[in-house]
Amino acid sequence: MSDAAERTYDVVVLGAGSTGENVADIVVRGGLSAVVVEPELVGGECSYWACMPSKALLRGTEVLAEARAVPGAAAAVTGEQDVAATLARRDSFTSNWDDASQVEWLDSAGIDLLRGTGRLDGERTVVVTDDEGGTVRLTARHAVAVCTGSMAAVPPIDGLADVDPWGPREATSAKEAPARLLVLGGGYVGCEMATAWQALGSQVTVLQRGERLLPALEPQAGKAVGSALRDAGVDVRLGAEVSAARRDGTEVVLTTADGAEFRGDEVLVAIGRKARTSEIGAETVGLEPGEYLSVDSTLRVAGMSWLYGVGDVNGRRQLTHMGKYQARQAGAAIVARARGEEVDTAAWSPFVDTADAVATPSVVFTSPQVASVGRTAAQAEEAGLPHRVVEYPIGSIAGAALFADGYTGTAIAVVDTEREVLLGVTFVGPAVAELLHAATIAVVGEVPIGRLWHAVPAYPTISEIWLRLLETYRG
Ligand SMILES: Cc1cc2nc3c(=O)[nH]c(=O)nc-3n(C[C@H](O)[C@H](O)[C@H](O)COP(=O)(O)OP(=O)(O)OC[C@H]3O[C@@H](n4cnc5c(N)ncnc54)[C@H](O)[C@@H]3O)c2cc1C
Ligand SMILES: NC(=O)c1ccc[n+]([C@@H]2O[C@H](COP(=O)([O-])OP(=O)(O)OC[C@H]3O[C@@H](n4cnc5c(N)ncnc54)[C@H](O)[C@@H]3O)[C@@H](O)[C@H]2O)c1
Repeated sequence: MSDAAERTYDVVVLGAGSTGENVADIVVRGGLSAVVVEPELVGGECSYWACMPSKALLRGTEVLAEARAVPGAAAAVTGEQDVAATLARRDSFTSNWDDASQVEWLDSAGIDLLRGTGRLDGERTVVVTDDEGGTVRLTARHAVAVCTGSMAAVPPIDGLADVDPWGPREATSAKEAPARLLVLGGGYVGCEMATAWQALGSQVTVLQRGERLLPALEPQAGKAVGSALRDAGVDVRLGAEVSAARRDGTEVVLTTADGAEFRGDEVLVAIGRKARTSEIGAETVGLEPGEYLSVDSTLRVAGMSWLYGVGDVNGRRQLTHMGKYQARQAGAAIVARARGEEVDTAAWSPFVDTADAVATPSVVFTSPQVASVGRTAAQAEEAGLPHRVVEYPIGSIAGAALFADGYTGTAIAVVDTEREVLLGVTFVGPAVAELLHAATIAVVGEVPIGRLWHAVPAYPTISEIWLRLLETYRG
């Protein structure tokens, strides 16, 4: 990079994670020019330290459990999981933390890449500083999209920062299983990583502050995952209030408020995320560094015609597919505004993120999996929506019994009793992830229960759970 170089693009994107890549792609397809600025690996958290490596770590355990639950196939499982091969497969999914193929994709998509850290410097301007201190001043004709993501939050627990704790990055990229792993937080990351590392050889202890695991989901989810983790040998502690941390030789020691001590070789801190906005020059445009960006339904920062906050950085839904969805909506809005076209902000228009509020799907890849979309019963209650909850055991469906001996799972539907549409659906059980999209379509499409009745599930599939839920609702 030469000093004080200046370039102008239609759109400047900060961050080449899955969200930033998609914003750039959409606007370039819409005929605009775009540059993405990235100080680390092109592809962001999902590709290297989140979705891909974590799911690669979990997949072998899932397959083994499925085979062991089918007599005949179970006889072929004569050994244990090959940990080295599992870690090697994980490494292949992260391309050994090399972003060459994603850089190639950017190039093929006609998107420019600038390596360095981007900071806003007033309206429509970004200054990029590379590793050698060289700078480039970028001007955006139409929009700057901040897609800088989030980072692991570390709670203000006495001594915790000094014990060199693992964050999700270390937990997904570790080269070997620690003998004893303490996990602070029993949410998405805590539950998935406890499942993975216990199966790969660690003795895991989960310390969760509240009274249940996965507190954002239906209570049946945390209950089932907690009991499966315990069956796998994980020490699950609920209501654990960790007050201090220290190293004792190579050991990490966590102390809870009631004086109990927990010892491990590593501690993973997985208590949620914080906005990655401290280093983006937020103050130069009147925003607070370190805060999530507050955006409207087109993902545009309140009060600014040219600034967008898309993906994890706005704190709405911290999921790869929702960041990419937001990127499609924001990208379409940026293109339309650049052309001087009307941007319809009504719910479900091509420019707004309606699904963020009412139809967000997610899968927790634990054993059992938790696949959910839309509102939980508690959220429907909080929103004051007239609703009824129906629940049905998935294990009693012929397709589930065929899938695995002793299949245990549950399906929960939250039905709007006034409009007779689904507000939310949760499946807990082995291999339920692939059931989710049918539920997402039903929630997004607001398909009336009377019409869903005609969506006949094939026999004998686990999808017959749909028929049972509807029958239970109709009584
Ligand atoms: C362990 C773990 C597992 C997960 N598993 C799943 C899963 O299975 N499914 C799912 O949907 N979600 C999952 N998530 C969530 C998912 O990883 C995030 O929602 C997603 O990666 C967010 O994408 P993003 O592009 O918004 O942000 P990021 O991927 O964080 O990308 C932001 C990019 O911006 C760059 N950047 C930061 N500051 C600057 C700057 N000043 N200038 C320029 N660039 C900058 C960063 O280097 C980074 O590359 C998981 C998260 C974790 C932690
Ligand atoms: N499969 C997936 O889609 C997937 C997987 C991993 C992460 N993610 C995304 O990343 C986000 C972050 O994951 P996460 O697990 O870090 O956050 P989380 O919000 O899912 O869970 C954090 C957990 O930590 C607990 N907690 C908070 N403070 C604590 C403390 N001091 N001591 C003990 N427990 C404490 C909370 O009660 C909560 O259960 C998720 O919300 C999700 O959006 C998605």
